[in-house]
Amino acid sequence: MAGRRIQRGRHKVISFEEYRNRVLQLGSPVSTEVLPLHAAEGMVLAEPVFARFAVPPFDNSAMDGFAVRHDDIKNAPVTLRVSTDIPAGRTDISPLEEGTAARIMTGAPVPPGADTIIQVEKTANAHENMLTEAPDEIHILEANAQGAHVRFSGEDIEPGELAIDAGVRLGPTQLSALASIGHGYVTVYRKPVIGILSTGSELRKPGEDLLPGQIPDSNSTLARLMVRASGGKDIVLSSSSDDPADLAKVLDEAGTYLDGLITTGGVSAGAFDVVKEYLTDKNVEFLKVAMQPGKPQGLGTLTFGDREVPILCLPGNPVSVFVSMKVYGDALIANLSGRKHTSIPWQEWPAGGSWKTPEGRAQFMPVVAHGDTVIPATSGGSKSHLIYSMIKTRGLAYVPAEVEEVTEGDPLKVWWL
Ligand SMILES: Nc1nc2c(c(=O)[nH]1)N[C@H]1C(S)=C(S)[C@@H](COP(=O)(O)OP(=O)(O)OC[C@H]3O[C@@H](n4cnc5c(N)ncnc54)[C@H](O)[C@@H]3O)O[C@H]1N2
Ligand code: MOO
Repeated sequence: MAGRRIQRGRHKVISFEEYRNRVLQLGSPVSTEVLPLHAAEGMVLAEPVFARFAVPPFDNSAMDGFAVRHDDIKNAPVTLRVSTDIPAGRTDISPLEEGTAARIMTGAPVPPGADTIIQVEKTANAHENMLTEAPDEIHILEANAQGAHVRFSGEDIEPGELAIDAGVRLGPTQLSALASIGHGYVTVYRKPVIGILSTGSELRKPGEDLLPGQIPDSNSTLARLMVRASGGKDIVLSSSSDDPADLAKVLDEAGTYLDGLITTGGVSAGAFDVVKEYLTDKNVEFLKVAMQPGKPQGLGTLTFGDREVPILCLPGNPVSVFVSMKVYGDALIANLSGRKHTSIPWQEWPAGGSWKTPEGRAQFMPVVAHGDTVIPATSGGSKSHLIYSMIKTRGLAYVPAEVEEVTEGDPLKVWWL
């Protein structure tokens, strides 16, 4: 959908797509560091990595059994003398003598001349053929096709090939792949340090008792863990009250070390919307995004001395924070951590029910699978204060702004979480 910009009231209204594109322009990658593989989990590769070794590095056996020349066994049953024994890790391998078999273990190098592996189960008296001492001869009961159970050098990757490109986030499979191709260290972007600041005089720390009118601060926990999941290093700044002087003090201190800042609350139209009040004339733009939840948003770059710190200001409602962190917070952290893959992995699923959606705003409906359809995860739909019910959510279904009612069977774009 093309981005649209409508002037309505004091704030610009822009589409979800346009706003996300703006967030994707915010900030640039932080500095890099060289780390041992195990310490780079969840970080983003800063330069392309090429294979030093092939995978597999040498032709080897996929079975415990016997390495043979196919010519010698193609007319099995046949008896062959066992001329050598090759455990995994043996490095002094001579060519296989013609008309003989080499006992070989899984992962051991296939001797030159051999082209086929016969697994031990295909030999007579198999249980006697895998004792400590190799047998003098074996009786092969049945032939295998030429090349059977040989894992060929380079069949997965050849030396010199590009293994993983810069901009890819590293998880267990990528890091073990790098180990397998000969690398012990990687150059990655350090994890960007993201400050999380929940604002509101009504907030109490998790676990604290409440006076009437107070609520537990659940956004700090939500946002910090979503920062971590996106590849940032989370720092929760002490919550600020609704007093701008308080906010100024917290920010000036944090501005000396943060790479990015995410605030929650205080961005809508209220009399005490401190974030908006304090940051409006500090290069932060506040606008309305045509989406629900997550309508009021702010973005910009704060300057602290010679440091520039990109900032996102999310609305305070907890479900709005969840959706905003998924679609915008993650995009900011991708920019700062050098991650290039930012597209949302939408899948098309049919609606399993019917519901009304907010007029003129795209909806992000928390959903669960119901057979091969999706239905709202809770009876409250996408109401942005139902933080407890978010635990039932398995995906977010996107309903475009121009759709005002979803009817059973309508195709929906779903982002499974
Ligand atoms: N007159 C209007 N009022 C509102 C509008 C509007 O357009 N015109 N927009 C509504 C929408 S949509 C949203 S979303 C909220 C956003 O409000 P704020 O960002 O200013 O957030 P707060 O007012 O501070 O809080 C909203 C809500 O969320 C609760 N909250 C806040 N922080 C936390 C936290 N850390 N943990 C848990 N819950 C939190 C807070 O108690 C409020 O209930 O504005 C609407 N109003
Ligand atoms: O857009 Mo608000 O985020 O619905 O609650």
